[in-house]
Amino acid sequence: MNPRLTFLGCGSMNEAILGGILAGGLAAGQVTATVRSAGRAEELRTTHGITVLAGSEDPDANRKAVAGADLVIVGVKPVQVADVLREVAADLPRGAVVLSVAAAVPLALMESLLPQDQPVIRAMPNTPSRLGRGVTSISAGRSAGPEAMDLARRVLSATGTVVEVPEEQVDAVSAVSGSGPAYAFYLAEAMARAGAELGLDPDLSALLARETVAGAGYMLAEPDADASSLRRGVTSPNGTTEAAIRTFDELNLPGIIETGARAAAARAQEITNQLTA
Ligand SMILES: NC(=O)C1=CN([C@@H]2O[C@H](COP(=O)(O)OP(=O)(O)OC[C@H]3O[C@@H](n4cnc5c(N)ncnc54)[C@H](O)[C@@H]3O)[C@@H](O)[C@H]2O)C=CC1
Ligand SMILES: O=C(O)[C@@H]1CCC=N1
Repeated sequence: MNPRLTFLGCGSMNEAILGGILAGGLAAGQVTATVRSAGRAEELRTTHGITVLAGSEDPDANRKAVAGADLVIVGVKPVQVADVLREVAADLPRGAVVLSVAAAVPLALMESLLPQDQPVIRAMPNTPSRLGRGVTSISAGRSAGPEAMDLARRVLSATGTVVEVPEEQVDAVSAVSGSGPAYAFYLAEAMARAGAELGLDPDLSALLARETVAGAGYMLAEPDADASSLRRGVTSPNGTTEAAIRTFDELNLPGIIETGARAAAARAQEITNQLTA
């Protein structure tokens, strides 16, 4: 079956998923998306050849877009999810699977706004989905049976790896892989700055840092790759890398990263508390 997909909201995250799915072979004619502005709608039509409705031009854009959908991927900001679901609740085809990628929005909140037996899935993807190198967790809501989960897995497999986790782990997933691409880019930025401080031309240093993080990413993507043994392969005893890693350990860089990830998870919980108060 060639499912009909609707993207409610199509910014950074949903466009990355869309890109992965289209590159995976789903026909653009199967996809409808909604966004706020007419300019963004035109940009998405031109880039991807899909149908896009803009809320600024048609107040019923979301309601029209869900007609006939098999899978509705909700990719608006967490604070907008409830309004969008309320808006489309009466127009959703019975049995259409609603999959939200929003951080911090609980299944129970979404289910409370939709018909009783509407299958709802909470997902936590990341932006490398665009290249088919994403990793996405999915968690089933009370009416999302094996068929709904299979549909989500099948569609999302074009964007990379799909794992299933209990909903209570989603904030942790978000803190590792949802936000994680930003941590890797941050590392590349810091390496580029360090090279410039050591006297390299800043553009050259940025190129070295970018290619290095990307190259290391390719190595990590090989089957059975293990980060620790790959690191040891670069670290000659008594050599230059060892001097750097020892310094990172002395400064407790792993602890700093853990503290950052804890802050990300805590922020998700804070948003959940605000949304459910
Ligand atoms: N950016 C990322 O790397 C990740 C984002 N997420 C989640 O994805 C969701 C979207 O985040 P981004 O893509 O970064 O945000 P964004 O701001 O880039 O995209 C939001 C989109 O929603 C549209 N929109 C706003 N109100 C709308 C409405 N009433 N009806 C239809 N469309 C509407 C906007 O036009 C825009 O296309 C968030 O809930 C976030 O938690 C999850 C994992 C990673
Ligand atoms: O920063 C955020 O809130 C979203 C969720 C995970 C990645 N981006």
